[in-house]
Amino acid sequence: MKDLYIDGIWSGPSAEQPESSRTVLNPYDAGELTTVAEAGSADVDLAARAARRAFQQGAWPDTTAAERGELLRRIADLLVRDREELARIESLDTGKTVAEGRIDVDDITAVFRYYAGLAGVDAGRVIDAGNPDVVSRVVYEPVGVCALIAPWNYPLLQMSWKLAPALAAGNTMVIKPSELTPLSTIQLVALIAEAGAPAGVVNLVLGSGATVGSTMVQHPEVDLVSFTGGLETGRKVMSMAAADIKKVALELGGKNPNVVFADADFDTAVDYALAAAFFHSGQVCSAGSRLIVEDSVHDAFVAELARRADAIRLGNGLDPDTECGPLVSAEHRAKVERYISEATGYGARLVTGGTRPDDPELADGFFLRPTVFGDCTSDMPIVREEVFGPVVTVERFSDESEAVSLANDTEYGLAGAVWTSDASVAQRVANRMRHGTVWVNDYHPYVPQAEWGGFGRSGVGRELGKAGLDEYREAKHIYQNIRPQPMRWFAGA
Ligand SMILES: NC(=O)c1ccc[n+]([C@@H]2O[C@H](COP(=O)([O-])OP(=O)(O)OC[C@H]3O[C@@H](n4cnc5c(N)ncnc54)[C@H](O)[C@@H]3O)[C@@H](O)[C@H]2O)c1
Ligand SMILES: C[N+](C)(C)CC=O
Repeated sequence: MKDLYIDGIWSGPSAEQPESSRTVLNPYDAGELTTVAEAGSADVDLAARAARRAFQQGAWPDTTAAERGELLRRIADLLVRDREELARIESLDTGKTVAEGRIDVDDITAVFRYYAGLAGVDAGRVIDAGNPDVVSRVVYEPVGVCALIAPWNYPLLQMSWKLAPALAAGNTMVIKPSELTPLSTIQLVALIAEAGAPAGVVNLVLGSGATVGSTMVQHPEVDLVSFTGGLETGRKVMSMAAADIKKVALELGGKNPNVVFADADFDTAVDYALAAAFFHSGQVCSAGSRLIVEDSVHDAFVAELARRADAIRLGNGLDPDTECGPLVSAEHRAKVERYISEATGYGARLVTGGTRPDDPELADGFFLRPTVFGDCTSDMPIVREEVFGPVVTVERFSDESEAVSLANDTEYGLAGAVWTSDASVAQRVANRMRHGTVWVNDYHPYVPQAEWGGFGRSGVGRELGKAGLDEYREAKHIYQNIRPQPMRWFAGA
């Protein structure tokens, strides 16, 4: 197994643990997909040192921004070429449908092209220092060696949101996908190598967060850590990175309010509430897992949502008729089931779902029926905590101010939506929602040009947009005196 990519060479784990490997499962039927190499701390060390060398020596430090932009464009072209294969791998590995996989590949192709376009556009700025004998300018430089750590729900997409700007800015990196879903990232690294990235610029290690991830975060050669994952892991990452004052960017979880006013178009709002909650079985950081509906339409809305949720076709992500795949693992499904079984004890009413599907064809996979809970209040754990499964809770409100206060009653602040046909209400509510993305009469879109990230405990920093590039750059002020004269501050000298 030569799945690690270090200093431009595909290799197995180091001599320290040469047999180490991990079996990757298909969430659809729990069957073995393949076995991949499992790195250890020694491999992380090799990778980080290779990244440091590539940052300081060889071809990479001398590449121009325009050349890095060209590299990103070549990667985008290869993604287009391999779109179907990548979408299929992503489906096999995560359980998402191939159609969802295609959306991810199209998104990241656009992201690589976007940062290709930004590379070199902004080389800094000239400052008026208030002195005609001074030339003062701010320039941007890469931060250095970056550790990029991604989760299992969008393996290719979340890694690419980091890789593309990190490369555009001239950094080198050690990257690690989730141990549950490494396959598409291995392919992506092969494409990056094919596109001509010099040895040592992108280094891939595979393995557990506890060993490989934490070694990356603490490695002395690493200058910046960009992490996407859960809140608790984010806390650990931030605290480990603090020891060396490494730069940290965190994209964490969400508990995202989807607020529906009575004057919203009923059919469209139900349709989007369904997609907001159950797309990718709810395993989306920005899933609309907290539905907040105005009193007068509440009962009809919940009934129609439940009816449509029951009709969602579960199945194999490779089957074009499948609308929703399984959860990623047995452990993750067990966690979601714990939330479901405890919810009624807190007073939530199970409207539909809550169990595994009856279909014998789905018995081996990690499936769970789309689940709707009514009569929810914002003090319940199932409303406060990120369940990250096909579960939506419904709360009710009677006026605009209550809607806003419920929408903001969360420690997270990643995303949310408001549904209304009144443009003034839409603007007022959107302005007052303390979330990184607010959709009005829509749910889920994200675009490369717009910053993505969270208020509150949803994270630190931003991905995408210009801010997504700035995460990977140091601003440096160069102040040049063009007519140096003795200053005579110390007149006696
Ligand atoms: N904000 C966003 O844009 C965004 C996007 C996708 C997913 N997410 C969040 O990701 C979470 C789901 O992903 P997950 O279950 O893979 O998260 P996770 O925190 O369990 O793991 C994420 C990554 O961190 C690694 N890791 C685990 N422990 C580590 C440690 N001690 N040190 C360093 N690395 C470690 C894992 O191996 C994995 O690669 C959800 O909370 C979801 O909301 C957020
Ligand atoms: C950032 N996003 C929405 C693509 C995936 C979140 O899990």
